[in-house]
Amino acid sequence: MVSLSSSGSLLFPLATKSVSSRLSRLANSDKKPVNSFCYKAKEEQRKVVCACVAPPRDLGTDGFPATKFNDSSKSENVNTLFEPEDDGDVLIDCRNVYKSFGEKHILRGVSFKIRHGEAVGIIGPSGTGKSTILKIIAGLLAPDKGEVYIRGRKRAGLISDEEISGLRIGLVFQSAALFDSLTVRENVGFLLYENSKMRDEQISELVKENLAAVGLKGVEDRLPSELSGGMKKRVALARSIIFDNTKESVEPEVLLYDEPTAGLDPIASTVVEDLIRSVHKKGENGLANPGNIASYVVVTHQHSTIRRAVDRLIFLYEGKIVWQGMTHEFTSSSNPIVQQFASGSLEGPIRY
Ligand SMILES: Nc1ncnc2c1ncn2[C@@H]1O[C@H](COP(=O)(O)OP(=O)(O)OP(=O)(O)O)[C@@H](O)[C@H]1O
Repeated sequence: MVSLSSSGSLLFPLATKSVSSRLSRLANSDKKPVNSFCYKAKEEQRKVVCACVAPPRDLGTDGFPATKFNDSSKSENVNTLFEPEDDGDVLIDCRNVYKSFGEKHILRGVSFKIRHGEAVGIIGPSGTGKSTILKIIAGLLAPDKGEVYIRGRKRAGLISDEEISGLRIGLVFQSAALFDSLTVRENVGFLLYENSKMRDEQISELVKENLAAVGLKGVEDRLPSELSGGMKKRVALARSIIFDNTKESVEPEVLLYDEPTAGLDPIASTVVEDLIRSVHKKGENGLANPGNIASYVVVTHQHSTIRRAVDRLIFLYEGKIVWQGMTHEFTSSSNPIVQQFASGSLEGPIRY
């Protein structure tokens, strides 16, 4: 799992260097066994950066005739909407990004922008590179070709190679990826224990607040094994939204969710979808306050998540963006790829 940065760059728990004596002390004082897995995971931690991908201005250049994928004049208007001249609110801008694994060409010229305030979904058949894009945005992978701009600043490498300030980026993995041997409090407050100057009591209080914001109370001393799947996802969400509130200025944060509702029952999915909305700045969190997340991107296969949690959709197919539009336009699209995907039909251009 990933989370926040207290310094403008991203910190991914599975990748940081130091093991804070503070957290070790906490874990030990908790009289709960801290197993070798936990220490190993923490030792492997290091800083990581973010990179991303952006929608081609001309969908016709992706190998498909533009007329085939531009649904109508309505879609063209939507595209115009996506490309306003003023880019002052663009947080992440990925231009013509390519990524291959060996002989497999996964991303083949993907471009899109994430603007301040947006709730964007990335959808498409399995294996088209959706998670790969998130990892590139998060800086866990570097693109082979193409450029990624974070708040207008071009980034050259991974988060471990350079500091990007001005934007925090968090990635919430499909599996909550909590540290098994740490309590919920230690998991949620992990990076603050590791990297901030906050006192333990301050962190503890903040953890409590952030857990309440995702609708969890009284679970601070539990271990992940004592939580349901939905609760684990909520704890992971709390860990991704917590930040050092003693600092004078806090950068906006973009959260990236990789299949946040996979494996959840319909009601648990609804809870998580509403939480994703609620931690957004425009939403209202569990404490009836606006959330802290400026924008977010969700990779999902779930129709309910598409409907409830995002406003704009980007459709990836064979490593390219073949359609984009507002969520309500998805089911009425005349694009044959979108139509087939939306209906789940075996007939159509998508081959399995
Ligand atoms: N580190 C890697 N090394 C080699 N191949 C990889 C690596 N990461 C991803 N791939 C391959 O890249 C392709 C795209 O993977 P990715 O996880 O991005 O797809 P996806 O669209 O998210 O799929 P799904 O919807 O099934 O989760 C897959 O064929 C996958 O096996």
